[in-house]
Amino acid sequence: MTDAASKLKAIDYTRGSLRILDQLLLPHQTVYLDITNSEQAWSAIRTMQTRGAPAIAIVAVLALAVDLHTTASTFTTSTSVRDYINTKLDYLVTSRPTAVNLADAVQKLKTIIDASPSTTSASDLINLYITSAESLLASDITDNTSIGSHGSGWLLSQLSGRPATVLTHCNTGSLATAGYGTALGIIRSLHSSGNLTHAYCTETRPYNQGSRLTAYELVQEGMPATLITDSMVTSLLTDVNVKNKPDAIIVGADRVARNGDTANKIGTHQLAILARHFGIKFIVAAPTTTIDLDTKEGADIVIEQRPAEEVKIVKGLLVGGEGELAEVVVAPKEIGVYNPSFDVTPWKYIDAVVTEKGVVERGENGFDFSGVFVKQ
Ligand SMILES: CSC[C@@H](O)[C@@H](O)C(=O)COP(=O)(O)O
Repeated sequence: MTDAASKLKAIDYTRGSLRILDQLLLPHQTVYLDITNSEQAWSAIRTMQTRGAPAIAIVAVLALAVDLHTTASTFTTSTSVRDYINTKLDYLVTSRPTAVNLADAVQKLKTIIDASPSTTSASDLINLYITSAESLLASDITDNTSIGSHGSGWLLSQLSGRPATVLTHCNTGSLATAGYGTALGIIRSLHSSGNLTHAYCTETRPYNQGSRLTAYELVQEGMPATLITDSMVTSLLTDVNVKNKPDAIIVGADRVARNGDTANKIGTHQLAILARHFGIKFIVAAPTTTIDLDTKEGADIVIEQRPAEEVKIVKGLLVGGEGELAEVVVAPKEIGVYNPSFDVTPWKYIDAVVTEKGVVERGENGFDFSGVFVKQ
């Protein structure tokens, strides 16, 4: 991992201790929360104190690792350890439904525990769980750096080697992963190789992951960047006064179906349509843990509906204010609200899916992930 990538640490883990950066307070306050058990992790994921498909998977499984590390001496039989792990993993997976990374991590850990011999002692089982959860943390970081280099290489080849201006949506950086990021990892890789002309990030209403988190990461790491609202993308792409217009839109993913249909932060689908309309590349960056071969197409993906308050109330620092954050009501309380957290971009609008194993380009009938993805 580069120095730049390590500036922001959303997940701070050492064996027996897990702290997460409370993303609801960013960019105004840097507050870490101790997570010592599955219940705390479930609530931090549901309330989006931690968010982003890879990050929620890692926080969930590490929370149980910390719990088991602390309570190890209370287990007298290996059966009780197995039951405990399965019960807690089944519970953690209910925290948010759309991102498949959480379900994937839970399934991987259950399979490892199930496959261990019945003679395995309680303490060895606990150790097996902890080391397996820790290995998911380590591989997320290396996967992201690979996504960064595959994606930046692919985009530069599409631009015949000239530096790129890109637009991104939501937050897919160090804050959404164990480190480095997926779509933002590609932007980071372009920047560190001197190939980033400019990055644009959308505000990403209603929860402002773009203005609160991506803008924060871009500023922290000194990348040339501009924030726009979600409604300004067409203007940006057509304004004759904008010198460096985006060559590509790069986003992350919460679940990629077998055919390439991609669930990602609400607003992604309209960006993909715009990219096609204006003839620029539309790239999805995601580790193979986000590709769900068991889901045939986008229509099969469950889209999380979030509370109405996330649309009607905006949280931030009052102008000129310091310290406490304020909540401001920005809509009449009687109005109904539609608040899907994600939408599904049809595969036909996506030019490439960048994984840690390489880049998959769209085929005539969708995406074929067989070359990069081996289901375990
Ligand atoms: C590398 S993060 C990829 C996606 O999880 C990201 O784009 C996204 O949609 C996050 O949504 P969020 O609701 O903030 O968890």
